[in-house]
Amino acid sequence: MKLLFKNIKELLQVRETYIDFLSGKEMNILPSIKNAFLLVENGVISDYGEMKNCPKIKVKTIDAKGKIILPAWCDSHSHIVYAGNRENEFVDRIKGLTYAEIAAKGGGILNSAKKLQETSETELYNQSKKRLEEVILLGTGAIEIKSGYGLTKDAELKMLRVIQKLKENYPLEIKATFLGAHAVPKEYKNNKSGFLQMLIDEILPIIEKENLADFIDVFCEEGYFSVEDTQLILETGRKHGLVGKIHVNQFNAIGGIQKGIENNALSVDHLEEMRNEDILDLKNTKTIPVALPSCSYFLGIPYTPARKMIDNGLPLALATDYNPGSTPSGNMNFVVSIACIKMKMTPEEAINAATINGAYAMNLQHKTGSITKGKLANLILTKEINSYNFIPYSFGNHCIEKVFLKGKEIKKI
Ligand SMILES: N=CN[C@@H](CCC(=O)O)C(=O)O
Ligand SMILES: [Zn+2]
Repeated sequence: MKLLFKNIKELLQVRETYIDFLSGKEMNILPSIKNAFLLVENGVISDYGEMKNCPKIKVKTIDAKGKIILPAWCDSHSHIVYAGNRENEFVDRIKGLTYAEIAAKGGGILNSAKKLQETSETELYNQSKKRLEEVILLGTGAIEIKSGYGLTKDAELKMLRVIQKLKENYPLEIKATFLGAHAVPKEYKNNKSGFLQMLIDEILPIIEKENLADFIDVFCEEGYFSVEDTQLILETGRKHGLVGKIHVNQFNAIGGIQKGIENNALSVDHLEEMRNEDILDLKNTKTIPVALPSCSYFLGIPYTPARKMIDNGLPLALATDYNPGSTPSGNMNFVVSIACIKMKMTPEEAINAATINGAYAMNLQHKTGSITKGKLANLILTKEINSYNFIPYSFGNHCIEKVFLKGKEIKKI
């Protein structure tokens, strides 16, 4: 099966060779070809170039005159498998309660966990697939999904099985993360170490046996899990074949970033509170920082200091954090916009952060995230627009005309 796009106004994020991620000044370079063609064969990018070199073949052809093509978004941090919503807490916050105060009175993650425990696997799948379908149509072609709203053996495994089923049934790339250490449930209120031991003894062996996760995550934060707990989780996860990721520096900087680096974590995520040493220690490591600006927007907390981080030579990925508490939105177009508007990233930096760097944060950089021969044809075809600057400029909206995953157009699912 071949598909040819011709007369593309601009083909973005063209990388001839496979790269891991972009850092510092490199992030401001977004290679492109104007007046281009792109050929897809069997779901994979097989050729591209200037229109003057467009192959003269009789295959299904799409005329992309006036339109831009870029790789589909790579959302490396989401919690889209959840039950119910928390709009009541949203109203409580409007009335003045903080995220921490809501959590302290039984809301927050524990509230979502209670709902999820009471929801059947089928119902959880049905609720979650709607959100997945919604983000695919918003241009997401690869996504990481976390557990962490179960907090019991059965409910955590239920979440991971739902993620596995989504993986089987949808054409985008999905990576699963075990986030058992997301919050301490009531039953273990005064026995956090007992809870951690339960995750380790009862859940991790099953995850390994049934191949239910790729990564392991922990919420390293005051009132949640300490730096020592983080060490235990990352180290034990590794023994079960899981690569580390951390929720860290969201409200307090307590040294979790350094723990992540020491344990070769693939990514450190949130980073709203960054000390100078956190930035310096991340330099020249393989651990990519991930910013979640929709979360800052929704909670009214500081934005990750992207400018300072990139100016200091760091890489940065952007992701949604789609979840019922801090970010009820999975719109990567909005993420790219507010990264530019609020974090002063250039459109080039933001697009790089939401494609190739996002792919790296899921270990998918050799499969997706750029226009490279041999990579999946996961593509966004925009409406007619003047330049790619319009993508972040048109905030709260999006300029997507069509989404293609593995070379197939996604019609309303
Ligand atoms: N910060 C920790 N976990 C989620 C939010 C959890 C919730 O409030 O339900 C996050 O990444 O923002
Ligand atoms: Zn999160």
